[in-house]
Amino acid sequence: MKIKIVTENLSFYYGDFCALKNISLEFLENKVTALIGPSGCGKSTFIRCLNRMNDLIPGARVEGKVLLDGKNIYGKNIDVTEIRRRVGMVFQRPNPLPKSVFENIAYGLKINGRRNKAEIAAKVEESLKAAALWDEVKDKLKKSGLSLSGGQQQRLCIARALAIEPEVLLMDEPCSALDPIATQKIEELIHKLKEKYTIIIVTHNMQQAARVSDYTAFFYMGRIIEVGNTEDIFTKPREKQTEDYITGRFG
Ligand SMILES: Nc1ncnc2c1ncn2[C@@H]1O[C@H](COP(=O)(O)OP(=O)(O)OP(=O)(O)O)[C@@H](O)[C@H]1O
Repeated sequence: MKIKIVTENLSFYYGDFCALKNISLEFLENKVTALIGPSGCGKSTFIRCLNRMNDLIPGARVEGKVLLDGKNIYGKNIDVTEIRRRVGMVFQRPNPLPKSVFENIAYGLKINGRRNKAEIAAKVEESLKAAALWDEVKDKLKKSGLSLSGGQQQRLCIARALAIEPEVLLMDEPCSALDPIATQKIEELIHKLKEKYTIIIVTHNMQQAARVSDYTAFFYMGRIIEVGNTEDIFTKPREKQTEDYITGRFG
């Protein structure tokens, strides 16, 4: 199994506040890793470090390394746009553009330099199929992305992320705004997508972590308390803090 991303002693500061302390974690290719932990423990901050989404925050600072295929994304001569293309992201709330379903996907392709109309149309269809949305929207491609249901909007955002051919997909609580049926669809999709991508998902839902992930990392107050096979973390955690959290005793 190939290691896709590694963080080495990654620390992150918002001004003087240290939000992540010395995080060293490995993420394997074609596996799903769930990040769990109580609110404010640094899960979102962490995944945003993996594609340099935190760069724009004034006063923020990163220490340590994030190696993508062995190369430090915080090193010299790094093209950040290219990093964000390779490491795609899906957010908590579906955030389609106020454009048609078709344009929601085509737009990113055009920004990335695609010009050929037939090629763009084929890529839009392929991405919608990969996000398990094509059958529901193939007759609505000209309708606004905002007219879709919440669950469809989230799959549209996943299709948009897939269209630019990432290698890693970061998902920050992708189901938190969705009902159980839409959530199930996204979970089934995650299962399918891992054949092609490396997936890192933040979730507050323990059942979801247990259902979708191969590995689970437990964060607490900016540190990693424990990481391992998901089954082990949920059935025989080594640390008391992990056990207390997964059994609902705190957080
Ligand atoms: N832009 C920011 N400026 C300053 N502090 C921040 C900023 N964003 C987050 N923080 C702080 O960093 C810590 C980690 O926040 P983060 O959002 O990463 O946690 P989280 O585990 O993802 O939480 P949740 O589960 O509630 O989304 C918190 O104490 C938070 O208040």
